[in-house]
Amino acid sequence: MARDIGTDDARVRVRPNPKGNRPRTKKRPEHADAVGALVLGVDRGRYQLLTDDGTPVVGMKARELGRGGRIVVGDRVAVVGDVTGRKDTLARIVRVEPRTSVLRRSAEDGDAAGVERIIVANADQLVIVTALADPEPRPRMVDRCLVAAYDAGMEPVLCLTKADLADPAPFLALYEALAVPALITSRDDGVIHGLDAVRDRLAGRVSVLIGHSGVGKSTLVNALVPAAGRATGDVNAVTGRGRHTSSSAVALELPDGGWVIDTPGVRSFGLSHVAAEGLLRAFPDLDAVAQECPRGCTHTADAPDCALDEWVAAGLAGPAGEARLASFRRLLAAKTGAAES
Ligand SMILES: Nc1nc2c(ncn2[C@@H]2O[C@H](COP(=O)(O)OP(=O)(O)OP(=O)(O)O)[C@@H](O)[C@H]2O)c(=O)[nH]1
Ligand SMILES: [Zn+2]
Repeated sequence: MARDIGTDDARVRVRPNPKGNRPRTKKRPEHADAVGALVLGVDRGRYQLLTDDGTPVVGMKARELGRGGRIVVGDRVAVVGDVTGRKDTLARIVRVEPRTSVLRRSAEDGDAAGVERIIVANADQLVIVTALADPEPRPRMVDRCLVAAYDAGMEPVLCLTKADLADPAPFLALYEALAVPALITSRDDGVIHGLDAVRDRLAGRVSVLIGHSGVGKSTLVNALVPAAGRATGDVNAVTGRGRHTSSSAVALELPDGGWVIDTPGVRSFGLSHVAAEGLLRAFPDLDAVAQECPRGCTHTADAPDCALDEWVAAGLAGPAGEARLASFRRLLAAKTGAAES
């Protein structure tokens, strides 16, 4: 039977294919047959993926990707090979698509000090979960999370839990001048309140949740993603188990669309990779003024002739200008100060 070669022009001839195998196509190195997928989790070189048609698949990095270039949760990748998702099958990741954002941290100490690591890719929002009491909020830690978010090009959001134990107002006042949006939750009779506003804020977005142990992050994730089954601090009386041991990020799909990425292992941010310019970019009003600064200006309170001081002194920043500049400088200082964990 004649092979269909896509033309009926008699001058076009099909080259004989003596081995009878599939003809090579020039497209092959580009993996035209690859399937798109989202990286949901990473564990010892195995990647939990969700293909674009909704199949959960386990994948590994194809050798051709090389040793460099980490693949992280939130990455969009292209996979080939067995993408059926059947037990014991392994697909190969052949490509990582360009990222829209990268959330990074630098190692604080040890041999790797200063080495930066990407934690999550393509997220658009960083939800900083902080209890208003038990444990006490740590403004410095929150400031460091804000710096990481701004540097990553992600929008920060405060999620203040346990409002049944303390008034949110004093803590909120610290972030007013920065105009950081805040969500407030509380518990009453075992029921968590304030979740609707959280759901609205997360709907259709990719949000990274970060917070210290005990702030109620797992409680929140379980309420938002009932199928998640994140272990909470309440130890299960039957199994005796409670606290999760997993320390890597994992993406969980929200019932109404969007993703939350839980980061159980991330307790602090080394920020040595962040430059003042990266932080300034998140404050277009300040950034515009800082163009007038002397070369190499650090924009700190003791920087000589920093244009930001003149701008505030001249009243050009409005009545809240002073507070805004002070808050910005507090973040600048948080960037260089030692991290608390
Ligand atoms: N009073 C009060 N307690 C809360 C609230 N939310 C959570 N808790 C309690 O706070 C404790 C810690 O909650 P978790 O959800 O386990 O906290 P976590 O941040 O996930 O902590 P790790 O599991 O250690 O990472 C639990 O005993 C919760 O029941 C709240 O809104 N109010
Ligand atoms: Zn300056």
